[in-house]
Amino acid sequence: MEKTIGFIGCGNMGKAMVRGFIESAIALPQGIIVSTQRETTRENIKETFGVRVAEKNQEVAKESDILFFAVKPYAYETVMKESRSALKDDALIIGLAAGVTIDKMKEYLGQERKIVKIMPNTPVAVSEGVIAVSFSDSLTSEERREVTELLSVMGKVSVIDEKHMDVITGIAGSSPAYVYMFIEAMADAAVKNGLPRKEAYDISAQAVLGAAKMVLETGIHPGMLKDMVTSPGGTTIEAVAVLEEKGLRHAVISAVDACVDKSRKMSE
Ligand SMILES: NC(=O)C1=CN([C@@H]2O[C@H](COP(=O)(O)OP(=O)(O)OC[C@H]3O[C@@H](n4cnc5c(N)ncnc54)[C@H](OP(=O)(O)O)[C@@H]3O)[C@@H](O)[C@H]2O)C=CC1
Ligand SMILES: O=C(O)[C@@H]1CCC=N1
Repeated sequence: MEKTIGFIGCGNMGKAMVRGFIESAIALPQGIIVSTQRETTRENIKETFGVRVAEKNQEVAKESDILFFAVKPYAYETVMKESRSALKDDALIIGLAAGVTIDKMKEYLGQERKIVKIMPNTPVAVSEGVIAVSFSDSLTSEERREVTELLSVMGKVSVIDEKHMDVITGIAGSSPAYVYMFIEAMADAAVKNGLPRKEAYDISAQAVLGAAKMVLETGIHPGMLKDMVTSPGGTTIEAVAVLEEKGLRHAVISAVDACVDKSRKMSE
């Protein structure tokens, strides 16, 4: 891509996206410019990815055709207000913070700006991310296509009504954390039963990856896929019975619900 991609803020999520862009080769490291709060972070990012870094957010704003704001939600107002005068006229502005709506970003940047709200998750670093996208009215269809194409290199893009963003945060933005906890717990059980740690993580993670692929690629209902693993009088049903007794489904539903609720409160 010829255009310059900027990141104001580049922590866990920003770095995952920079990695996703570079690994997919859609952008060259010299085509990406990043500013962060601390110099040590900038140095680390420059060394890791070979991208350009700038001390001032305005420098990144001035150069970027597509600009990601990847700071924490509470920092959006300050960072957007201090960058707005430096922005290119036609810059595409992409905000990815939980709870920061397009309307809020318009308030911080000005109504006329071309704003896109996304909710990504960290697997964008390995091109297996979920990226939900909502556009402000001011984007042309060509600009919408351009953003969608750019984000597609990092995973599956879904254009959604912004009112669903909080739910997507619950099942995609935040959900890698729940899945890592599940993998970690399975691996701990394997270690308890004598398997070395590395094999425990590798095999647990592959089992989760394979099960997810089965849902996506066969189109078979997850309940049916579960039944296909569960032999009568066999091993799996023993585990399933314990998971039901301990309330796995209820725990997951309540957890996602709490996440969505928090995201909604942050959006108010
Ligand atoms: N982590 C995730 O999985 C996801 C996060 N998000 C959203 O992404 C955003 C970032 O989250 P995350 O990456 O986890 O947070 P991090 O704390 O890891 O990163 C925040 C970044 O912002 C930088 N920063 C802070 N203040 C300023 C400033 N004034 N000017 C420039 N840069 C600044 C920090 O710099 P320094 O490192 O130098 O301190 C850091 O690079 C949040 O809004 C979150 O809601 C969305 C989906 C998933
Ligand atoms: O925990 C958070 O607030 C951010 C948003 C989605 C994932 N991490």
